[in-house]
Amino acid sequence: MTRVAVLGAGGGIGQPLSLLLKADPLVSSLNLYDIRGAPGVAADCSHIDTASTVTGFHADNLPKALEGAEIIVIPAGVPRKPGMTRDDLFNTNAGIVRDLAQAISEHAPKAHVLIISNPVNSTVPIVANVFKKAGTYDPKKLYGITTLDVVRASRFLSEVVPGTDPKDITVPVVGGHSGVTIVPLLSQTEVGKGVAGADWEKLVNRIQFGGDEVVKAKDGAGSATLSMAYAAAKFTHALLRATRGEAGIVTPAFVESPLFEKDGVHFFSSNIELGKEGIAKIHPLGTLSAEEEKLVAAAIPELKKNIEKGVKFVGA
Ligand SMILES: NC(=O)C1=CN([C@@H]2O[C@H](COP(=O)(O)OP(=O)(O)OC[C@H]3O[C@@H](n4cnc5c(N)ncnc54)[C@H](O)[C@@H]3O)[C@@H](O)[C@H]2O)C=CC1
Ligand SMILES: O=C([O-])CC(=O)C(=O)O
Repeated sequence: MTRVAVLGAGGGIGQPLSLLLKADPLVSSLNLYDIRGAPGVAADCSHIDTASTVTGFHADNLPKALEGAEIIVIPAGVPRKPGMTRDDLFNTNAGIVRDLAQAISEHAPKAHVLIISNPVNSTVPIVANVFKKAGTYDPKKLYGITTLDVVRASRFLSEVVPGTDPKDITVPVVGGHSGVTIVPLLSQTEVGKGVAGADWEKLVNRIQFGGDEVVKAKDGAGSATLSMAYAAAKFTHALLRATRGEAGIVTPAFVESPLFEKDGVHFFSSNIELGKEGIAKIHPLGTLSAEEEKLVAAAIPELKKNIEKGVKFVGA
């Protein structure tokens, strides 16, 4: 049984994520922290009839919220409004994530840390570099959550291939988590490999810019929260199973990776095998179609820029 903490638990993602984690039987205790609203969310979730305990923490109680946490999920930070890119969130969210990472390095240095806060391509390198400076960095336990891209790819692909069910479709989505850095490898799925030409282009574009659909529909009230909470709970559950000793759990995440080091890109999302101590293996991309090769090539310079921005923010 595992102790989990959510930082940003009072927000649009944090609330439904806390609900889903409370419903997860592999969670033993749930610490909910936010600069506002966490005790209320905790009191509410604590009435649900699962065995885990739930505790809410006020803004000034971050150290206590982190104490004993084995998995820490971070959806703290501002979301997009129409017309913004994820990179436009950097100025506000970089500092929030840096400060939370600093506290984790002091109070829960051995925890698995799952980053939802955008821009993920930059916030993950920020956390890595804060941990490096503090001497607590374990690259096997730091994950940028890209599961929503995987969830969308499965759903959107099933919509264009009649008679299929998303539950039977797993698309490896690699690269990063914004626009052209999101690279779905449709050719690696039975259902997706037949999609070609304009249909393929349209589908890839929808997966890459799926976040914008929600931002537009919410019309100033934020970005994806419910589907993101579902995706984060799904990834957390996979990690919970792996840390309990279940073998063969493979899913993409944005992690420190050797795959594109030669291009100066030190973080990349690809399928990873989860194990007891976190990332047990980083899978290579496998065979790509010529079009997918082009998508990866287009992702690399953007990713490099996003990662360097995060590294520079923390400084040497
Ligand atoms: N990785 C992904 O696939 C996705 C990432 N996101 C990102 O997740 C983040 C959160 O989105 P929402 O929940 O919709 O935003 P929200 O504004 O509804 O909630 C954010 C919460 O963070 C809290 N917060 C702010 N500073 C904090 C701090 N220093 N410590 C603790 N809590 C703090 C706020 O009080 C608020 O309750 C955004 O950056 C968004 O872009 C959103 C969807 C998908
Ligand atoms: O689009 C956004 O800003 C939120 C997000 O990351 C997503 O929905 O994939």
